[in-house]
Amino acid sequence: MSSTQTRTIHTVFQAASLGGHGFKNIPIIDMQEVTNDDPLIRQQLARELVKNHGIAEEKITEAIDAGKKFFALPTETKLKYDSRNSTTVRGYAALLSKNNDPENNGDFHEGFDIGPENSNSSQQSAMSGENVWPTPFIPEFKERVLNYYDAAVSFGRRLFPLFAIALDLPEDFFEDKTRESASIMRILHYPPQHGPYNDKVLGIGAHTDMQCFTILWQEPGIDALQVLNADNRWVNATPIPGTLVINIGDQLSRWTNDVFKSTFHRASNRSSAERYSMPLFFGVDYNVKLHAIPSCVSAERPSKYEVITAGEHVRSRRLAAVYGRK
Ligand SMILES: O=C(O)CCC(=O)C(=O)O
Ligand SMILES: [Fe+2]
Repeated sequence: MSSTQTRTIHTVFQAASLGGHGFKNIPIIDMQEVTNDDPLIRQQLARELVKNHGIAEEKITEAIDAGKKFFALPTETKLKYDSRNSTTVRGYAALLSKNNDPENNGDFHEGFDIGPENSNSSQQSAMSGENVWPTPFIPEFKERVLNYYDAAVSFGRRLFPLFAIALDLPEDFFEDKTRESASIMRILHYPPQHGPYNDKVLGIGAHTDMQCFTILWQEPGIDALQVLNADNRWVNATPIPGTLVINIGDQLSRWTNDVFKSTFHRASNRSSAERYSMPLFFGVDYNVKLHAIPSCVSAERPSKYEVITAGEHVRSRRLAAVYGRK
């Protein structure tokens, strides 16, 4: 990559993230253009919706269809897989059982959580462990969901070098830190919410995601997701077929000393149709220490966060979200 290209990526990424939520409208990255050598085309980088991401549509559809089948099961069947019975919070989360915005009264969605299938690896930590699978009811669920999980994790590994370049780091800086990526994936179902609306019960209350960045597939045709922009205004992240939404998460904020700032977002399904979405929270390996990256610390920008391992960070946030404790 030429130095002009590097500078371009750097400038655009920084503009997209510096000083808070530094965008007005949601930009689009075309992953085909990322590999294009024309520096002018590269100026289109650092966007928050990505197209040409390379994940086969079929993998997306198969995983989301398996999720739809699961949510259509009777509640008592779904509760056999209650994530509160799993020490690693894998499995089913019932409607209103989570509350992302502490000011609110619960999130009007149900979900199914999956983590890495590497429980026998060297990455044993407080949050590693077995997934739970509803195989007796949906035999194809595990394979389809893991297929998408693996594809989305590979895609995340393609995004990391772009962040590295933007941070003046070697392109492969994140590579040895994502070998056993602790990514968590959810399949979510938002039943329609009809008026009169209660603003204390959104589909998912305003929050930032906890890992490095989130790769989000959302149901086409339903405006539900919103992100907070530089002017503190909620902007619709209207689904565009063939794109995925990328939200910056808290691990990357801590690691970059807020050069990349996590994106506040929320979603409510006020349409008359069922809405499904599938976020994959791309994390680094559990044992990676989130020391502020040197190019992100200066006299004007002193280090803001205590050093913590990625695993401890995720564990405390997830347990707090589920059990209201650290
Ligand atoms: O369903 C969506 O569009 C957003 C989901 C989300 O923000 C989350 O699961 O953290
Ligand atoms: Fe989120």
